[in-house]
Amino acid sequence: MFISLLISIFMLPPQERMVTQHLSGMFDHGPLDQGQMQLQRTMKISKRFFAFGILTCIAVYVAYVKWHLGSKPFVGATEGVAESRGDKLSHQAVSTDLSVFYGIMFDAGSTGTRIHIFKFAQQPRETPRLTHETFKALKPGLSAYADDVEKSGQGIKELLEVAKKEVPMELWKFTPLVLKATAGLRLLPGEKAQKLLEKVKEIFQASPFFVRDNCVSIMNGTDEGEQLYRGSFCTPGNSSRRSVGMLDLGGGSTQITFLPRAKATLQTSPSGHTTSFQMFNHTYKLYSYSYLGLGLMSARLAILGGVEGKPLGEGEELISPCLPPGFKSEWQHAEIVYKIKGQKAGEPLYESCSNKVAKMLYKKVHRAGEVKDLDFYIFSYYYDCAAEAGLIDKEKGGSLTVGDFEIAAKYVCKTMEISPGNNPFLCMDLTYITFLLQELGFPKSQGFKLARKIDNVETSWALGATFHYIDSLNRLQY
Ligand SMILES: O=c1[nH]cnc2c1ncn2[C@@H]1O[C@H](COP(=O)(O)OP(=O)(O)O)[C@@H](O)[C@H]1O
Ligand SMILES: [Ca+2]
Repeated sequence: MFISLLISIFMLPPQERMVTQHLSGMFDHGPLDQGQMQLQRTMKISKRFFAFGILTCIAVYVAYVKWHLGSKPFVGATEGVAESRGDKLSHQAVSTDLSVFYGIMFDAGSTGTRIHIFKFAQQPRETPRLTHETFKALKPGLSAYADDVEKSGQGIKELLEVAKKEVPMELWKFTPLVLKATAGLRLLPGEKAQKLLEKVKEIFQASPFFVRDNCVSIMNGTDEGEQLYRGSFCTPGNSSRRSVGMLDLGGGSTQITFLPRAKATLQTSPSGHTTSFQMFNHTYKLYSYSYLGLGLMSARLAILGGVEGKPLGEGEELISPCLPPGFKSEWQHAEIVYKIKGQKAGEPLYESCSNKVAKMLYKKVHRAGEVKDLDFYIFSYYYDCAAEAGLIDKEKGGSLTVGDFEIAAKYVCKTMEISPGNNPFLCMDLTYITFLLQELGFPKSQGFKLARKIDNVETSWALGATFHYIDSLNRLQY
């Protein structure tokens, strides 16, 4: 553009070019004749045009140099969007609004669908900072609508309304909208999961936000761990709080992700369970293992003796030593209702329950030796169960050891021998967590940090995934 402006200056008619070259000497003549007056008028126009041309050249040159020599900014989704649409108007709006942009991530989890609306601010040539998050969750999860796809749209639309209120209208069309599904959809037959995703895509495409072809997908488990980890770098004040490991216990799957210190960990880890990502000019090589079917709700079903997606036969019921003796009820999981029952009184609950749990977990988990030497944050149902058992504050979180979970499990199970209490699953859940952590390689003395929010941001893979998505739009542009 700069060059074409220079060319256009030199393409001026010879008379005008000459006028521009001799401008300074032409103002102190006496009275003028007709021809001279005509020439002066022409000169005045050309003078203005020349000044305008010079100013434009300088402005364009400065912009050109800045663009090429300055470090490439992390382009807000907005700029990437404008470029990919070739929309000049959008681009203008973006270049003035580059410092604030939004990203919307739907987490279609097995037990619920959640919207995360992230607001980022970016100083020129700096990495964007997360400045605010709006979060809303709905139950049940998307997978619950596998046989009634039309109904699945209602919740998605409701959550989109939250996004419309939160994101300024002029930024809607620059704000990427993405949904990633986890274990609930992974556990569904492929065709049913696909229909649900298509329905969501249809709704997204009709929304005013920016949607690309890959806006809805099922995330694989290793990715889930990686994005959770990546998110820990993106929270406000991130640099001082880079965690070493993270454990996420969802409803359908559970993840362990950490940054190994020992080379042997990556060398001996099963294939497909290591991943690496780039952040702030550094490559992080992670161990990330996701276990489908070992999320808390799926584990309950397996401990009870049921099979995912398979209803019980007429008159059948699931009897478990992990439920209060004499307890009888119905339990719904993944849209199937199971009849469940506790055993007869007399057996010590914790001992018989732990035998069942140990059998269920037998040889299902890969033990990474190094984990006992690292610091871990633990989330999701680890947090919910600890709070329910009174081990941590429901709002503030806290710190716990594997041994604390075991003591709580023994206590709750013992109490249940006498009275079922408010949550008939608590003995089972705490026993499961106690065993799962040990199967993963943690000794009873291992301490964990439990946090639901860090700096007012939900601890979830959604933040890392949004960052990653926006970054990929940025890469597309360059
Ligand atoms: O954004 C979040 N913030 C805090 N907890 C969350 C968030 N998303 C999910 N959870 C927790 O995850 C658990 C449910 O897992 P989910 O439904 O995501 O299953 P999945 O990960 O196996 O698909 C619950 O304990 C829920 O509180
Ligand atoms: Ca989850």
